[in-house]
Amino acid sequence: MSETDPLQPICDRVAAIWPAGRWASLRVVVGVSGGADSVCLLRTLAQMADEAASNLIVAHYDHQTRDDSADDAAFVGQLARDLGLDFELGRSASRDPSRSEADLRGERYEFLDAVARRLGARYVAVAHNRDDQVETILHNIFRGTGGSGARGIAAFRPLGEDLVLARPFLNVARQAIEAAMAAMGQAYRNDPTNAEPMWTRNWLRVELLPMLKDPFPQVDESLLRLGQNVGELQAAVDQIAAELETTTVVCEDAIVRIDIAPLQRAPEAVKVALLQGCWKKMDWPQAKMSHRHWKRLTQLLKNSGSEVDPAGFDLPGNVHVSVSNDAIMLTQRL
Ligand SMILES: Nc1ncnc2c1ncn2[C@@H]1O[C@H](COP(=O)(O)OP(=O)(O)OP(=O)(O)O)[C@@H](O)[C@H]1O
Repeated sequence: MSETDPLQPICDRVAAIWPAGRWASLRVVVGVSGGADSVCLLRTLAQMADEAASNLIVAHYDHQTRDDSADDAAFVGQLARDLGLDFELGRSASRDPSRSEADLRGERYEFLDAVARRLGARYVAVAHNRDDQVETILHNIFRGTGGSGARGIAAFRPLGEDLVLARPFLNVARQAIEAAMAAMGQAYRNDPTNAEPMWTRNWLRVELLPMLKDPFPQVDESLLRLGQNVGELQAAVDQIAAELETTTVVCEDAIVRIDIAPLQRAPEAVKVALLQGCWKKMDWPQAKMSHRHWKRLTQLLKNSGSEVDPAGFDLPGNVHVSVSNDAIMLTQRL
Protein backbone atom coordinates (compact mmCIF):
# COMPACT_ATOMS: atom_id res chain seq x y z
CA MET A 1 0.00 0.00 0.00
CA SER A 2 1.19 3.51 -0.76
CA GLU A 3 2.02 5.83 2.11
CA THR A 4 -0.85 8.10 1.15
CA ASP A 5 -3.42 5.35 1.44
CA PRO A 6 -6.14 7.08 3.54
CA LEU A 7 -7.19 3.77 5.11
CA GLN A 8 -3.72 2.75 6.30
CA PRO A 9 -3.75 4.71 9.62
CA ILE A 10 -7.12 3.12 10.42
CA CYS A 11 -5.84 -0.37 9.48
CA ASP A 12 -2.90 0.24 11.85
CA ARG A 13 -5.21 1.21 14.72
CA VAL A 14 -7.35 -1.86 14.16
CA ALA A 15 -4.26 -4.10 13.88
CA ALA A 16 -3.18 -2.87 17.34
CA ILE A 17 -6.19 -4.57 18.95
CA TRP A 18 -7.21 -7.12 16.30
CA PRO A 19 -4.34 -8.11 13.98
CA ALA A 20 -5.40 -9.80 10.73
CA GLY A 21 -3.53 -12.94 11.79
CA ARG A 22 -6.21 -13.54 14.41
CA TRP A 23 -9.20 -13.46 12.10
CA ALA A 24 -8.40 -13.25 8.37
CA SER A 25 -8.42 -17.03 7.86
CA LEU A 26 -11.77 -17.36 9.69
CA ARG A 27 -15.26 -16.38 8.60
CA VAL A 28 -16.27 -12.96 9.90
CA VAL A 29 -19.77 -11.49 9.66
CA VAL A 30 -19.55 -7.70 9.37
CA GLY A 31 -22.67 -5.80 10.47
CA VAL A 32 -23.05 -2.98 7.96
CA SER A 33 -25.82 -0.42 8.45
CA GLY A 34 -24.64 1.63 5.46
CA GLY A 35 -23.42 4.50 7.68
CA ALA A 36 -19.87 5.86 7.55
CA ASP A 37 -18.61 3.75 10.49
CA SER A 38 -19.61 0.33 9.26
CA VAL A 39 -18.85 1.06 5.60
CA CYS A 40 -15.38 2.12 6.72
CA LEU A 41 -15.03 -0.99 8.91
CA LEU A 42 -15.88 -3.20 5.96
CA ARG A 43 -13.37 -1.45 3.69
CA THR A 44 -10.73 -1.61 6.43
CA LEU A 45 -11.18 -5.32 7.14
CA ALA A 46 -11.26 -6.12 3.40
CA GLN A 47 -7.96 -4.27 2.98
CA MET A 48 -6.36 -5.89 6.03
CA ALA A 49 -7.47 -9.37 5.00
CA ASP A 50 -6.19 -8.81 1.47
CA GLU A 51 -6.56 -12.13 -0.42
CA ALA A 52 -8.50 -13.70 2.44
CA ALA A 53 -11.18 -10.96 2.20
CA SER A 54 -13.66 -13.48 0.78
CA ASN A 55 -14.03 -14.80 4.35
CA LEU A 56 -15.92 -11.61 5.15
CA ILE A 57 -19.70 -11.78 5.00
CA VAL A 58 -21.60 -8.51 4.76
CA ALA A 59 -24.80 -8.54 6.84
CA HIS A 60 -27.48 -5.85 6.88
CA TYR A 61 -30.71 -5.78 8.87
CA ASP A 62 -33.58 -3.69 7.55
CA HIS A 63 -35.49 -2.52 10.62
CA GLN A 64 -38.23 -0.99 8.48
CA THR A 65 -38.20 2.11 10.68
CA ARG A 66 -38.08 4.57 7.79
CA ASP A 67 -39.77 4.77 4.40
CA ASP A 68 -36.39 4.73 2.65
CA SER A 69 -34.82 1.93 4.74
CA ALA A 70 -34.87 -0.41 1.71
CA ASP A 71 -32.49 2.06 0.02
CA ASP A 72 -29.95 1.43 2.80
CA ALA A 73 -30.26 -2.31 2.21
CA ALA A 74 -29.79 -1.84 -1.55
CA PHE A 75 -26.78 0.38 -0.94
CA VAL A 76 -25.09 -2.17 1.33
CA GLY A 77 -25.92 -5.01 -1.06
CA GLN A 78 -24.29 -3.14 -3.93
CA LEU A 79 -21.20 -2.37 -1.83
CA ALA A 80 -20.85 -6.08 -1.01
CA ARG A 81 -21.10 -6.96 -4.70
CA ASP A 82 -18.53 -4.28 -5.63
CA LEU A 83 -16.12 -5.84 -3.13
CA GLY A 84 -16.93 -9.37 -4.31
CA LEU A 85 -18.33 -10.41 -0.92
CA ASP A 86 -21.34 -12.46 0.16
CA PHE A 87 -24.33 -10.44 1.32
CA GLU A 88 -26.94 -11.46 3.90
CA LEU A 89 -30.09 -9.39 4.28
CA GLY A 90 -32.55 -9.62 7.15
CA ARG A 91 -35.82 -7.71 7.33
CA SER A 92 -37.98 -7.00 10.37
CA ALA A 93 -41.52 -8.34 10.20
CA SER A 94 -42.71 -5.27 12.09
CA ARG A 95 -43.10 -1.65 11.07
CA ASP A 96 -44.29 -0.65 14.54
CA PRO A 97 -42.91 2.86 15.18
CA SER A 98 -43.11 2.44 18.96
CA ARG A 99 -40.29 -0.14 19.06
CA SER A 100 -37.56 1.07 21.41
CA GLU A 101 -33.89 1.43 20.58
CA ALA A 102 -33.27 -1.66 22.72
CA ASP A 103 -35.93 -3.66 20.81
CA LEU A 104 -34.30 -2.75 17.51
CA ARG A 105 -30.85 -3.63 18.78
CA GLY A 106 -32.14 -6.96 20.11
CA GLU A 107 -33.67 -7.90 16.74
CA ARG A 108 -30.50 -6.88 14.93
CA TYR A 109 -28.17 -8.91 17.13
CA GLU A 110 -30.44 -11.92 16.86
CA PHE A 111 -30.15 -11.68 13.09
CA LEU A 112 -26.35 -11.20 13.11
CA ASP A 113 -25.96 -14.10 15.54
CA ALA A 114 -28.14 -16.37 13.40
CA VAL A 115 -26.25 -15.51 10.20
CA ALA A 116 -22.91 -16.15 11.91
CA ARG A 117 -24.00 -19.55 13.25
CA ARG A 118 -25.56 -20.64 9.97
CA LEU A 119 -22.39 -19.77 8.04
CA GLY A 120 -19.93 -21.07 10.64
CA ALA A 121 -18.43 -17.65 11.38
CA ARG A 122 -16.19 -17.15 14.42
CA TYR A 123 -16.69 -13.40 14.69
CA VAL A 124 -19.41 -10.80 14.28
CA ALA A 125 -17.72 -7.41 13.76
CA VAL A 126 -19.52 -4.12 14.37
CA ALA A 127 -18.27 -0.57 14.04
CA HIS A 128 -18.68 1.18 17.39
CA ASN A 129 -16.02 3.87 17.34
CA ARG A 130 -14.02 5.94 19.81
CA ASP A 131 -16.74 8.62 20.04
CA ASP A 132 -19.33 5.92 20.79
CA GLN A 133 -17.06 4.75 23.60
CA VAL A 134 -16.84 8.28 25.08
CA GLU A 135 -20.62 8.69 24.87
CA THR A 136 -21.22 5.29 26.46
CA ILE A 137 -18.94 5.99 29.42
CA LEU A 138 -20.58 9.38 30.02
CA HIS A 139 -24.06 7.91 29.64
CA ASN A 140 -23.30 5.11 32.11
CA ILE A 141 -21.86 7.55 34.65
CA PHE A 142 -25.01 9.69 34.49
CA ARG A 143 -27.33 6.70 34.72
CA GLY A 144 -25.47 5.42 37.75
CA THR A 145 -22.95 2.69 37.25
CA GLY A 146 -20.45 0.51 39.02
CA GLY A 147 -17.01 -0.33 37.69
CA SER A 148 -18.35 -2.46 34.87
CA GLY A 149 -20.36 0.40 33.32
CA ALA A 150 -17.61 3.00 33.61
CA ARG A 151 -15.39 0.67 31.57
CA GLY A 152 -17.61 1.35 28.59
CA ILE A 153 -17.92 -0.95 25.58
CA ALA A 154 -15.79 -4.10 25.52
CA ALA A 155 -13.67 -4.65 22.41
CA PHE A 156 -14.52 -8.38 22.50
CA ARG A 157 -17.50 -10.15 24.00
CA PRO A 158 -18.44 -13.83 23.70
CA LEU A 159 -21.77 -14.51 21.98
CA GLY A 160 -22.22 -17.99 23.37
CA GLU A 161 -19.87 -20.74 22.36
CA ASP A 162 -17.37 -20.33 19.49
CA LEU A 163 -18.66 -16.92 18.46
CA VAL A 164 -17.24 -13.56 19.49
CA LEU A 165 -18.55 -10.05 19.00
CA ALA A 166 -15.62 -7.84 17.94
CA ARG A 167 -15.55 -4.07 18.00
CA PRO A 168 -12.25 -3.27 16.30
CA PHE A 169 -13.01 0.45 15.81
CA LEU A 170 -13.04 1.47 19.48
CA ASN A 171 -9.74 3.33 18.97
CA VAL A 172 -10.82 5.02 15.76
CA ALA A 173 -12.36 8.52 15.95
CA ARG A 174 -15.49 9.35 13.96
CA GLN A 175 -13.69 12.27 12.35
CA ALA A 176 -10.88 9.98 11.07
CA ILE A 177 -13.51 7.63 9.61
CA GLU A 178 -15.34 10.39 7.77
CA ALA A 179 -12.05 11.89 6.52
CA ALA A 180 -10.89 8.51 5.16
CA MET A 181 -14.22 7.90 3.43
CA ALA A 182 -14.07 11.35 1.82
CA ALA A 183 -10.44 10.87 0.71
CA MET A 184 -11.34 7.51 -0.89
CA GLY A 185 -14.49 8.87 -2.51
CA GLN A 186 -16.40 6.09 -0.72
CA ALA A 187 -20.08 6.92 -0.41
CA TYR A 188 -22.16 5.98 2.63
CA ARG A 189 -25.69 6.50 3.87
CA ASN A 190 -26.58 9.11 6.45
CA ASP A 191 -28.90 8.01 9.20
CA PRO A 192 -31.01 11.13 9.82
CA THR A 193 -32.05 9.85 13.27
CA ASN A 194 -28.43 10.13 14.46
CA ALA A 195 -28.52 13.92 14.29
CA GLU A 196 -31.84 14.31 16.12
CA PRO A 197 -31.38 14.92 19.84
CA MET A 198 -34.48 12.89 20.69
CA TRP A 199 -32.89 9.91 22.35
CA THR A 200 -30.71 10.46 25.41
CA ARG A 201 -27.62 9.09 23.68
CA ASN A 202 -28.09 11.41 20.74
CA TRP A 203 -28.60 14.33 23.12
CA LEU A 204 -25.25 13.53 24.74
CA ARG A 205 -23.62 13.39 21.31
CA VAL A 206 -25.27 16.37 19.69
CA GLU A 207 -25.73 18.78 22.59
CA LEU A 208 -23.83 17.96 25.75
CA LEU A 209 -20.42 16.74 24.56
CA PRO A 210 -19.87 19.66 22.16
CA MET A 211 -20.79 22.01 25.03
CA LEU A 212 -18.34 20.30 27.41
CA LYS A 213 -15.54 20.51 24.85
CA ASP A 214 -15.44 24.27 25.13
CA PRO A 215 -14.26 24.51 28.74
CA PHE A 216 -12.75 20.98 28.66
CA PRO A 217 -11.15 20.35 25.25
CA GLN A 218 -9.63 17.08 26.53
CA VAL A 219 -12.94 15.70 27.78
CA ASP A 220 -12.85 12.71 25.38
CA GLU A 221 -9.39 11.63 26.48
CA SER A 222 -10.29 12.19 30.15
CA LEU A 223 -13.36 9.96 29.91
CA LEU A 224 -11.50 7.27 27.96
CA ARG A 225 -8.68 7.30 30.53
CA LEU A 226 -11.19 7.08 33.35
CA GLY A 227 -12.83 4.12 31.61
CA GLN A 228 -9.49 2.39 31.16
CA ASN A 229 -8.35 2.99 34.75
CA VAL A 230 -11.65 1.83 36.17
CA GLY A 231 -11.49 -1.20 33.88
CA GLU A 232 -8.09 -2.15 35.27
CA LEU A 233 -9.23 -1.69 38.86
CA GLN A 234 -12.38 -3.69 38.18
CA ALA A 235 -10.32 -6.51 36.65
CA ALA A 236 -8.24 -6.65 39.84
CA VAL A 237 -11.38 -6.67 42.00
CA ASP A 238 -12.94 -9.41 39.82
CA GLN A 239 -9.83 -11.52 40.25
CA ILE A 240 -9.86 -11.21 44.04
CA ALA A 241 -13.59 -12.00 44.04
CA ALA A 242 -13.04 -15.07 41.83
CA GLU A 243 -10.35 -16.35 44.21
CA LEU A 244 -12.59 -15.82 47.26
CA GLU A 245 -15.48 -17.46 45.46
CA THR A 246 -13.67 -20.79 45.25
CA THR A 247 -13.61 -21.09 49.07
CA THR A 248 -16.85 -19.32 50.04
CA VAL A 249 -19.49 -20.14 47.41
CA VAL A 250 -21.16 -23.47 46.73
CA CYS A 251 -23.84 -23.88 44.03
CA GLU A 252 -25.90 -27.03 44.46
CA ASP A 253 -29.37 -27.98 43.23
CA ALA A 254 -30.08 -24.42 42.05
CA ILE A 255 -29.22 -23.08 45.52
CA VAL A 256 -26.26 -20.79 46.06
CA ARG A 257 -24.71 -20.86 49.51
CA ILE A 258 -22.28 -18.09 50.46
CA ASP A 259 -20.28 -18.37 53.67
CA ILE A 260 -20.42 -15.06 55.48
CA ALA A 261 -17.48 -15.17 57.93
CA PRO A 262 -14.57 -15.22 55.43
CA LEU A 263 -16.15 -12.32 53.49
CA GLN A 264 -17.02 -10.04 56.38
CA ARG A 265 -13.90 -7.91 56.09
CA ALA A 266 -13.66 -7.95 52.29
CA PRO A 267 -14.00 -4.53 50.59
CA GLU A 268 -17.48 -3.63 49.36
CA ALA A 269 -16.43 -3.76 45.67
CA VAL A 270 -15.13 -7.32 46.09
CA LYS A 271 -18.38 -8.41 47.74
CA VAL A 272 -20.42 -6.92 44.89
CA ALA A 273 -18.18 -8.58 42.27
CA LEU A 274 -18.53 -11.93 44.05
CA LEU A 275 -22.33 -11.60 44.22
CA GLN A 276 -22.56 -10.54 40.58
CA GLY A 277 -20.41 -13.56 39.71
CA CYS A 278 -23.03 -15.77 41.40
CA TRP A 279 -25.83 -14.14 39.38
CA LYS A 280 -23.85 -14.70 36.20
CA LYS A 281 -23.10 -18.31 37.02
CA MET A 282 -26.79 -19.02 37.73
CA ASP A 283 -27.89 -17.00 34.68
CA TRP A 284 -30.18 -14.85 36.85
CA PRO A 285 -31.29 -11.49 35.40
CA GLN A 286 -29.26 -8.53 36.71
CA ALA A 287 -30.94 -5.73 34.78
CA LYS A 288 -33.34 -4.82 37.61
CA MET A 289 -30.78 -5.26 40.40
CA SER A 290 -30.06 -1.70 41.54
CA HIS A 291 -27.28 -0.35 43.73
CA ARG A 292 -29.73 -0.58 46.66
CA HIS A 293 -30.29 -4.31 46.09
CA TRP A 294 -26.58 -5.14 45.94
CA LYS A 295 -26.05 -2.98 49.02
CA ARG A 296 -28.69 -4.93 50.91
CA LEU A 297 -26.80 -8.14 50.16
CA THR A 298 -23.38 -6.76 51.03
CA GLN A 299 -24.84 -5.60 54.35
CA LEU A 300 -25.78 -9.23 55.05
CA LEU A 301 -22.19 -10.23 54.36
CA LYS A 302 -21.03 -7.56 56.79
CA ASN A 303 -23.21 -8.19 59.81
CA SER A 304 -23.98 -11.91 59.40
CA GLY A 305 -27.55 -11.16 58.45
CA SER A 306 -28.48 -10.85 62.12
CA GLU A 307 -31.39 -8.51 61.38
CA VAL A 308 -32.93 -10.58 58.55
CA ASP A 309 -36.41 -11.95 58.95
CA PRO A 310 -36.15 -15.79 59.07
CA ALA A 311 -38.56 -15.91 56.11
CA GLY A 312 -36.01 -14.01 54.03
CA PHE A 313 -36.84 -11.59 51.22
CA ASP A 314 -37.12 -11.46 47.45
CA LEU A 315 -34.99 -9.61 44.92
CA PRO A 316 -35.82 -8.75 41.28
CA GLY A 317 -35.78 -11.79 39.04
CA ASN A 318 -37.55 -13.82 41.81
CA VAL A 319 -34.31 -14.51 43.60
CA HIS A 320 -35.08 -15.42 47.20
CA VAL A 321 -32.59 -14.59 49.94
CA SER A 322 -32.40 -16.15 53.37
CA VAL A 323 -29.73 -16.55 56.03
CA SER A 324 -29.00 -19.75 57.91
CA ASN A 325 -25.99 -21.19 59.71
CA ASP A 326 -23.74 -18.20 58.97
CA ALA A 327 -24.41 -18.43 55.25
CA ILE A 328 -26.55 -16.58 52.74
CA MET A 329 -28.78 -18.86 50.71
CA LEU A 330 -29.97 -17.71 47.29
CA THR A 331 -32.43 -19.49 45.09
CA GLN A 332 -34.64 -18.52 42.17
CA ARG A 333 -38.38 -19.04 42.67
CA LEU A 334 -39.92 -19.99 39.37
N1 LIG B 1 -29.19 -2.22 10.38
C1 LIG B 1 -27.99 -2.74 10.63
N2 LIG B 1 -27.57 -3.84 9.97
C2 LIG B 1 -26.36 -4.38 10.23
N3 LIG B 1 -25.51 -3.89 11.14
C3 LIG B 1 -25.86 -2.80 11.82
C4 LIG B 1 -27.12 -2.16 11.60
N4 LIG B 1 -27.20 -1.11 12.42
C5 LIG B 1 -26.05 -1.07 13.12
N5 LIG B 1 -25.24 -2.09 12.77
C6 LIG B 1 -23.88 -2.39 13.28
O1 LIG B 1 -23.82 -2.01 14.66
C7 LIG B 1 -22.88 -0.94 14.84
C8 LIG B 1 -23.38 -0.03 15.93
O2 LIG B 1 -24.54 0.62 15.51
P1 LIG B 1 -25.38 1.55 16.47
O3 LIG B 1 -24.46 2.46 17.21
O4 LIG B 1 -26.47 2.14 15.66
O5 LIG B 1 -26.02 0.47 17.36
P2 LIG B 1 -26.07 -0.09 18.80
O6 LIG B 1 -25.52 -1.48 18.74
O7 LIG B 1 -27.47 0.08 19.19
O8 LIG B 1 -25.13 0.76 19.65
P3 LIG B 1 -25.43 1.70 20.87
O9 LIG B 1 -25.57 0.79 22.05
O10 LIG B 1 -24.17 2.51 20.89
O11 LIG B 1 -26.65 2.47 20.52
C9 LIG B 1 -22.79 -0.31 13.46
O12 LIG B 1 -21.59 0.42 13.33
C10 LIG B 1 -22.85 -1.52 12.57
O13 LIG B 1 -21.62 -2.21 12.54
